[in-house]
Amino acid sequence: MLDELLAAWISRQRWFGGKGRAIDELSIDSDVELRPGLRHLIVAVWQEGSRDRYQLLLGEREQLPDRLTHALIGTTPDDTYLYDAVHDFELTGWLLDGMAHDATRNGLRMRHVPGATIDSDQRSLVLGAEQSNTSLVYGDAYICKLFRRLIPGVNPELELVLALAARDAPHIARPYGWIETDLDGASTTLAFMQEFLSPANDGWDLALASVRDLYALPPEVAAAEAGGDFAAESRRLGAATARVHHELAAAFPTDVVESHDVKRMAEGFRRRLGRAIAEIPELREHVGVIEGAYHQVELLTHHVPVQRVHGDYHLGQVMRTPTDWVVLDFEGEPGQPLAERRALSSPLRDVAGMLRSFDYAARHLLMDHSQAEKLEPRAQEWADRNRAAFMEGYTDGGGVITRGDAALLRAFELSKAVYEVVYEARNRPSWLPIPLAAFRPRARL
Ligand SMILES: Nc1ncnc2c1ncn2[C@@H]1O[C@H](COP(=O)(O)OP(=O)(O)O)[C@@H](O)[C@H]1O
Ligand SMILES: O=P(O)(O)O[C@H]1O[C@H](CO)[C@@H](O[C@H]2O[C@H](CO)[C@@H](O)[C@H](O)[C@H]2O)[C@H](O)[C@H]1O
Repeated sequence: MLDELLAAWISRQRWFGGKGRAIDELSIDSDVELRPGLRHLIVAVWQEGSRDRYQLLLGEREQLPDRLTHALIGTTPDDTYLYDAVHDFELTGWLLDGMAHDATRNGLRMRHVPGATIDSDQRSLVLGAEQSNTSLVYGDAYICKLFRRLIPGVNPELELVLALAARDAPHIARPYGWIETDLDGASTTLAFMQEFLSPANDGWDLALASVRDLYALPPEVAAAEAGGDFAAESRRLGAATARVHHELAAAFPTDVVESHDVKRMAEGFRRRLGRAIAEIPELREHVGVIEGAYHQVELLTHHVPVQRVHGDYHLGQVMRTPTDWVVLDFEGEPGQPLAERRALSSPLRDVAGMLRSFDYAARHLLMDHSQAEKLEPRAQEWADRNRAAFMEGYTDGGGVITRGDAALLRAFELSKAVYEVVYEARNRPSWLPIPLAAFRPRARL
């Protein structure tokens, strides 16, 4: 009964990674009471023979106040309301208190970062823009991300941000606490709480405002003269990115892929392409362009430095505060195996992710635009200008990109676009034209 209710509800959640495929079975792996009226569940969702696990906070009430009706999951035969407890500030305060006091409850360990003081009086709200996870904003002090899909092991975001904070690295949001449990014998991160940046603006929103401004101007006004020009910010973001890469390289082991092993990088790109084509056969028509770029990687004759990287770097992962850019969400690409997300990689992978994001921002507003064809050159102009500024900022900030890196950068970009095609097909099919545009043959940096 509960399993059926949860299966119907979970399939509609923005953070559910298995959208587009029927749920064959949902089983409850763990169900513990955290306090009266608040249960923590780990459920296993079976789809086409594969299993994913998710965590839920289940609230129980005899009466459901109006403010919680949108969070209703269902009712039990004895008329108890079951609802998504992340929306109930009367319950979520308990998590804050648990972290402040390093509490352990039924296998859930709540911890605070040594030296950080947590004010447990803050009231939570669920962040509007729910993405792959659910974030609770406590007052204007903290943001606590609840990792919805669970993968046994320490989440790279906790691992990287704690290490960067221990070095007093700039461009990160201060960590406050986390919640963990054991899953398959491994200590597994359930939630991570950081400083809530305020005032601050999302890089994606700022970039879109700039693109919108450009589209509204007569064609004779060049992007460089537009009031909303974003290039100075892109340059600053490039420099911040280089600094974060520098700090990551200092905090974690680094390595080099010797020239005779660079072929293996191309194999990695191809494996990813193969998996994507199996899911999205339309990608087949772009294989020529993609393969051409991957082949160039096989011809490389220099070694490639590798280190820990962000892994899913885009404009929605960076925020502009009054002083500088801050990088968020170091957990890598949601849905990829943990080992892959923790693997050392070339920092060009992050550079490529952000370059793709400039294309996304430029093209997003064209999707339903009546003047789309006319504005296409404007989109290209904006993307080219900001991509170049970001690259300049990156190298000025100490990031290393040589002429010989062009082939690898292009391969990383196309590989990211392949990932994005799968992501959009699963989550936002109307956005598919954006990553697909990346496969049009053209000269790039
Ligand atoms: N420390 C923070 N301060 C303020 N806002 C934040 C902070 N962290 C995340 N956000 C907001 O939450 C959004 C989603 O955060 P993110 O970490 O990217 O979550 P997800 O993994 O679900 O994508 C960001 O785009 C930003 O608007
Ligand atoms: O932020 P998440 O960790 O949830 O990342 C996933 O979702 C992103 C979208 O929200 C997706 O990013 C793609 O869309 C962005 C605009 O919404 C754009 O800035 C990115 O360049 C583009 O890749 C990301 O790929 C996915 O992993």
